Amino acid sequence: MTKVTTLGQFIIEKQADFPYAKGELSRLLRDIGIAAKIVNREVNKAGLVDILGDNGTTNVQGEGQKKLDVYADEQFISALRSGGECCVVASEEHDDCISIHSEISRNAKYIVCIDPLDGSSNIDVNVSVGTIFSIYRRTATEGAVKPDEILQKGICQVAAGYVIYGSSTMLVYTTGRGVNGFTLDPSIGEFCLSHPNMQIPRSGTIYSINEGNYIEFPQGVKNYIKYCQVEDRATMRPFTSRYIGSMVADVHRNLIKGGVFLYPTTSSHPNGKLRLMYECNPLAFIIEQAGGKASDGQRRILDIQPEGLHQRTPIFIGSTEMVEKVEEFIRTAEPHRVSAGA
Ligand SMILES: O=P(O)(O)OC[C@H]1O[C@](O)(COP(=O)(O)O)[C@@H](O)[C@@H]1O
Ligand SMILES: [Mg+2]
Ligand SMILES: [Mg+2]
Repeated sequence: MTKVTTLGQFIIEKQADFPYAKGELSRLLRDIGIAAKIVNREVNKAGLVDILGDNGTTNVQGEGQKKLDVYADEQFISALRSGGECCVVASEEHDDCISIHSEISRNAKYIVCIDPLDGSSNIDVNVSVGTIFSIYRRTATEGAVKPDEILQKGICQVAAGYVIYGSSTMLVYTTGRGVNGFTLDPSIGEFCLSHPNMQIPRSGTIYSINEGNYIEFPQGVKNYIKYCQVEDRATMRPFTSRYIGSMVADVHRNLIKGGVFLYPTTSSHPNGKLRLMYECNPLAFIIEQAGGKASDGQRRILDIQPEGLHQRTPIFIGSTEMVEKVEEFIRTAEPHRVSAGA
């Protein structure tokens, strides 16, 4: 009989790795797991309940909010509020941070940055969507949380993860000691360890980019796409183009099969589209912990000093050899820009 390890059991077991641990981070991860199950329940029956479609509101990014964006946001914030381990939440769906003031969270140490529903354009068409979260520890021990405690570099994350609501629902996370994946078993309502110690292949044959923006891409990226499409059996080219349009799902596929996800600057998004604090940093932490790489074309994503909560960045993430190839094309195509950017 195969041993089933639930997320809760695994978190407790792993707590021993952290001699100073008092269970706060474990409880925080548990709270995120609970909210993920609630959101999963709605996602799974999205067509049957009034949760599809637009919410008729706009978020700080100027994007129309979907009903499920708002629902997921409410569920995660309420789980973090009632759990007592989180003092501040920074969400894609709110202009500013939300301070959690409650009796039980008086000594809360953790800051959570979250993209409650990733892949909003896919919600109404039954394509995989996700949730992305990043966790930091306060740098001060008391008093109100200061902005610099929230705008910490990605390397300071104590944990990060994502949930993917797809053909099955999975929660994948790291605390800086490898990456583990858990699949939700609806019959027992538990996330169970299904993908221990996930490792991304060093190289692959899949590239993921929205080629609809091709003419707006920097020359180096255009050259890389051409490189992927040229026939060369020795390097397994032409590579396969796969783009779901939900960052979580595209990065998850590449984590398992090998590949590279690219979202460069475009003329409509001159700083890139994806957000550093709650999309790029957490996924970069996961991919690096799984043996891969994530950069903005020059700099390691995790080394970027955040200046704003909703700051965007270009991102190239996935199998190390493929990300390095993209960087090489960017370096050689735009030497002038590299010297300026480096
Ligand atoms: O439609 P585009 O420009 O290719 O953008 C798709 C990207 O935008 C996103 O949907 C942005 O995330 P949100 O849905 O959380 O806003 C990513 O998941 C995805 O990779
Ligand atoms: Mg997103
Ligand atoms: Mg989102």
